[in-house]
Amino acid sequence: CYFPPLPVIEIRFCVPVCPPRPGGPEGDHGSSQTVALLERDRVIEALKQKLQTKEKEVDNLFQRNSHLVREVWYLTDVVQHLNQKLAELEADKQELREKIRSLLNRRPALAQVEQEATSEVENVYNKLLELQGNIRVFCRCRKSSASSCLEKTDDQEVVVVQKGSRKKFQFDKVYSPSSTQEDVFAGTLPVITSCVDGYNVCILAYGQTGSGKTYTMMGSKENPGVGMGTVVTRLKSNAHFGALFFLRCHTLWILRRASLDIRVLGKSVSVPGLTRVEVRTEADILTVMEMGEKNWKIASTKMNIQSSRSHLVVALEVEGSDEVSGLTSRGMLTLCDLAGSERISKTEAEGQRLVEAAAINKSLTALGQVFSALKCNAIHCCMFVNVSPDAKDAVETLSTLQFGSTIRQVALGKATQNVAPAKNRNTK
Ligand SMILES: Nc1ncnc2c1ncn2[C@@H]1O[C@H](COP(=O)(O)OP(=O)(O)OP(=O)(O)O)[C@@H](O)[C@H]1O
Repeated sequence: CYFPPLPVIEIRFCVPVCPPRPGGPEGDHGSSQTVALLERDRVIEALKQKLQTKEKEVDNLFQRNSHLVREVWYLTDVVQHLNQKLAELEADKQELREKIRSLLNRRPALAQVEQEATSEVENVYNKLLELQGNIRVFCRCRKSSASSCLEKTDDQEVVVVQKGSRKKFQFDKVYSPSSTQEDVFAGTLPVITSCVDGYNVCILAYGQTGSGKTYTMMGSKENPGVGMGTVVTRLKSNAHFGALFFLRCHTLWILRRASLDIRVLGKSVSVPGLTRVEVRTEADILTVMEMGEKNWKIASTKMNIQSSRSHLVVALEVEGSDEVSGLTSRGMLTLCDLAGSERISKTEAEGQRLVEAAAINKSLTALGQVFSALKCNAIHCCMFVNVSPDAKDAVETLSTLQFGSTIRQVALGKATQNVAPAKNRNTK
């Protein structure tokens, strides 16, 4: 307890006493004594009042003192509490510093663990792809308002209903007319992603004219397909590698038995029909695509040919580099928008069209033979068979689905990864 010293108040009483005047009359002496007494009473009264005032002041000071004493107690408590909190915070700070130090020390080890886990997942993932078969065949049905000859029974089965008969086809995935570009991209993503792991990947679209091959592969600006822009953007966002490079982009249009020389970005080509462009940024790729498409339109108009009369091949070389393991991997992503697969009789082709149609059918037959004979060991392949659900297209649809089924029976050899230790990028 803290009691400050009380103020000491000293009160002195001074009462003036008048001595009797020598030789003065008795009456005078009496009245002067009375005056003196009265004066003394007045002084006493004044002093009493002063005393009372001082007593009040003392009371006030006492009250103020006890208030201050309480305040001191309270503030002492607050200071004690704050000191305790400060000590606790200081201890926490030390503990956190220790934790950060130990995490920093363990960081390389954690990165190693993470890298190992990622590699393990990739291995399992690519093994799974191998087990599923390196060729995946997807069926996509175009939208149509006409009466339909197709029934999608489940995610992997489609039935063609024609003249009362029902023919079933199984695929790795069947996309109904209501499937979006996003759904389709999600289906191809596992295959596309393996390109970053150093596998060669090929995506093809096969089907009759107007069945949605270009829509699936390239799409439109609003609804991009499994095309370059989308692939590039999404490959980049899905890349688990420290760095991902797009090395070169090749575009090739094959018309009849010759390949067409399309100049991209004004560069002449060293190999007929093949344009080789160094791609440094994603914007470069889009420019290449846009320029290529523009040049293709000009060339095709001049030569009076339609997109459906030629095969379009776009190949993209990708290099991924893993900063932790120091490995680099190279993969090639090839996108093929094949020429229309319709029969000659259907298109009633004649003259040059007939020659084209014959060449197309020959090349598509060759493609089927290539798939059957292929024992290539460095490729993951994803093929879209695009079909029209229109009843009038039932024969073409049957033929396309039959082609897809045959391709699906083919199992490619085990795909191999193109991985090499990192080298100095500047020397490339
Ligand atoms: N799933 C779909 N959803 C909406 N529209 C589609 C779909 N598939 C195709 N289309 C539309 O149908 C039309 C024909 O499609 P597309 O040009 O892709 O066919 P194609 O098979 O490439 O033809 P061709 O062999 O003549 O080049 C286009 O206008 C396209 O936008």
